Amino acid sequence: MEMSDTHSGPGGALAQFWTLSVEEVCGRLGCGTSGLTAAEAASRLERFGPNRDAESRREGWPRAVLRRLLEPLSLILLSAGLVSVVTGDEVGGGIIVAILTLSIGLDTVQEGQAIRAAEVLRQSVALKAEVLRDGASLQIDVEQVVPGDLLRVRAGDIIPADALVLDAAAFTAGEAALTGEPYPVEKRSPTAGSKGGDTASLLYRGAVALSGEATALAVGTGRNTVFGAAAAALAGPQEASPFQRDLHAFGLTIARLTLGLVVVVLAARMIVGRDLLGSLLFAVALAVGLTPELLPMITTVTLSRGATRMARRKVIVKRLASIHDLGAMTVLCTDKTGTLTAAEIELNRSIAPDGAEDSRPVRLAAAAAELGGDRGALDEALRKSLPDSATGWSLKGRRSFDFSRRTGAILANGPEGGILILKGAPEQVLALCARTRTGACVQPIEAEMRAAVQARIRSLAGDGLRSIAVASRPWTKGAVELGAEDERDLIFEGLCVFADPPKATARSAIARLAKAGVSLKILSGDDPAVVQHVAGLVGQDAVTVLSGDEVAQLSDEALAVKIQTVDAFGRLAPDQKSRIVRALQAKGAIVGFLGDGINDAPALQAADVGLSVDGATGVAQAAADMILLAPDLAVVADGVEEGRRTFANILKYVRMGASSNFGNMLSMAAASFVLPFLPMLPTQILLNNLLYDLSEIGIPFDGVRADGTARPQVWDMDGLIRFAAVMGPLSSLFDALTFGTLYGLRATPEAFRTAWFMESMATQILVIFVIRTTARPWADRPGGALVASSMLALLAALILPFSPLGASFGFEPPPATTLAAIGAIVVAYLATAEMLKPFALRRDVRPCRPRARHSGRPGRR
Ligand SMILES: Nc1ncnc2c1ncn2[C@@H]1O[C@H](COP(=O)(O)OP(=O)(O)OP(=O)(O)O)[C@@H](O)[C@H]1O
Ligand SMILES: [Mg+2]
Repeated sequence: MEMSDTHSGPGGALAQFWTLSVEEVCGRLGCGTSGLTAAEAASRLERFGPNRDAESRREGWPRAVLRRLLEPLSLILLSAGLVSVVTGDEVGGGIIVAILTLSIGLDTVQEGQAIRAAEVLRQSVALKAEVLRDGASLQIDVEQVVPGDLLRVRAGDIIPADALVLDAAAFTAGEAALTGEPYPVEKRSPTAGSKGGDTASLLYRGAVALSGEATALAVGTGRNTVFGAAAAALAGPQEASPFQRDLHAFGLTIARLTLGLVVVVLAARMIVGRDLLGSLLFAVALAVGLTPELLPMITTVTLSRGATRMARRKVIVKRLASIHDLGAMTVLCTDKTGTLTAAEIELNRSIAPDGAEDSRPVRLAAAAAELGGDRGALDEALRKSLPDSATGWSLKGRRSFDFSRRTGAILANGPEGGILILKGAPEQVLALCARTRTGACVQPIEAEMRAAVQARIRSLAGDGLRSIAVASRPWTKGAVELGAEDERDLIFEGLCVFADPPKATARSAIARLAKAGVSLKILSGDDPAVVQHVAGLVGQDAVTVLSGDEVAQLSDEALAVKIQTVDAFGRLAPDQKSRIVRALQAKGAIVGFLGDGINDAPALQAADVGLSVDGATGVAQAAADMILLAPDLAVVADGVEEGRRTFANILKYVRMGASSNFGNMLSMAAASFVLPFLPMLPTQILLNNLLYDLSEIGIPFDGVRADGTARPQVWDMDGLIRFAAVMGPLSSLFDALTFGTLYGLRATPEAFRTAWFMESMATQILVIFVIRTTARPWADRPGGALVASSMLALLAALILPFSPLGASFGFEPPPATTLAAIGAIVVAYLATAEMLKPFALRRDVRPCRPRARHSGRPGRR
């Protein structure tokens, strides 16, 4: 790894702190090693700035406006407007500029609000860091950490700042995403008098605390860190979802079509010798009319609105686009503890090797948990069951719990003198035991006893009770780093048995998910027998429970086939959880993963939508796309519905464009070849587009019928093409009818344009009430906001030609007969659209798609 020599930041932060001793670092930072006062921390926050990546994605409104202004179409329009003004057409030019201003303003304000709302929500689940302030341990937002802070980092945390380790116990860090080092890196305090240069005492912001615990002095925060922005794990990524990418591709297709059309129209008009500026303006206006320029805004607003609604149902969305993925999810994989079962694990009993109740196993286990345990539910339960278990004990060494070995050990001095205590999954612990205890007696462990213990564990599991085994060994040597050779020849002390009852709500939530087309798989590290029992209680009749060992035997292909029929897994290692997620994805499933531990982080990363819970480990929260404030499957079922609503509303917008708007613009282009005059003036087309956009503002707030959220939804281009193939020609047919009628009525060019403007507005706007639902329009009432935005826009379009303002747009009120004819055409169009709707809307979304190219989301760790 190369470290830059120029590492020094604003506020005179520390250059190359890794070459300095602790004393020198403290000297330069102007602090001690006992934490800051609140006042000092506040002034440092002022000086060094918040601990976040500086390119905070928040864009101010001037930049948001500028970005839109610099888009090619806006630029052309603006220059066209200016040319008009210069060449004497002040009114036309003014209108163009006004319309441009209005639509950019509308877009900016709406999107800005949406982004802010989502940001506020995201902040509410910001990662926390533990610091010492005014002598007391505090949980603060990671952004508030300043150089000089004394940090406490524990397994499962994301390291909040570059820091120098002062004290460490069995602490390892995962730095793969930063340095590429794939294995856990051990961290310890610098040896006394060392002149630094020792990366073993450096913690990097954004790395993961994998095991143990450390106290460290923060030296660099924000971008002023060794890896700067690479530590983006803390920032919360916001990549596009597959759905958004599809939408973008769709937008591009339209843009290409538009470009082609514009060139053809322009060329044709030039050849027949029409005036250049007028033709250019007409072509550009057509392009504006065709461009789905509201697509990004509608997507963002719809998503943000979805996020707000989900927050009310206690789901905080970190990555907005994941709302779609949740709606598209076909399989939900979940951890067991805390989601299927209540998070409150309780000690049920403590039993000696012979099966008799005996407090010794729990006394040893609780002392181990107190002295060197983790933040997991099991250690928590042990500490609660015997609060003073560690009085009279002192810790000498520890090996923190490790998910691949499923055991953890401590070395301590207790009432009996030096002792090594090891606890963990019974199979693993028993394998390390050579002896067993009966009262004060220790004798070799017999095969029958092993069998009897296994049978006891199985029968307890049948009652839904989970066991861990406890073993020990007298320790006469001094303190050492515990290694595998120390953890042999142990004395089996007995079992601690825990009750972890299933959640009352789990069963109905799973049924609801199943009804919504989402199947559930349980991916647990627990004993398969316990998993099977819990699965049965929540209504998942898991006939077979595949164990981690069995999973390890299968090739990727075989696994992908096998898991189609297996719904529960036990004794999985962390990487097996992610392997199962990927195997499901390989068969086309859109996979969600719900988990809270360090052992769940890889699977959360691999899943299409990662769900974690409030209070989960930092890594799990950082890897997740959504955080559940209530760790409850019912909340996930709500979220799925919300995701599908969001999807359905965006689809309405896309369909709307594909039915009338697009068709109208095409007809206009065609008409311009046939007519001796422009079928609509450029300013009229722009106005048409603006009012159409306004009418759509209500879409994100519209309701969606139950049948619209019943199945998992993914973007389906074929379905959309089918829709356009039915609705597009229909629109063109009625345009031709309008055209013919106006021609037949010998309308003046002005009246012709006005009438066509009105017809075009009415069909474009009103068709939403036909296509927004598969039901009859009157059977499925539209949302108030949509009715309001549509009606206001329509009203404006119908009144304007008759108002004093109409003349400046080149409108001329058409005679009553023309109006009546136009009205009849609009009604006929809507009725026909309603009749053809069942063909157009048939299977617009597919339940599943094969994903050969899926490779997770880019840029995520
Ligand atoms: N702190 C601990 N001390 C001793 N044993 C532990 C500890 N934590 C976990 N284990 C053992 O390791 C196994 C797997 O751990 P854990 O239950 O946390 O995995 P998991 O996949 O998160 O399971 P779950 O699905 O129940 O959440 C446990 O069943 C238990 O036997
Ligand atoms: Mg767990």
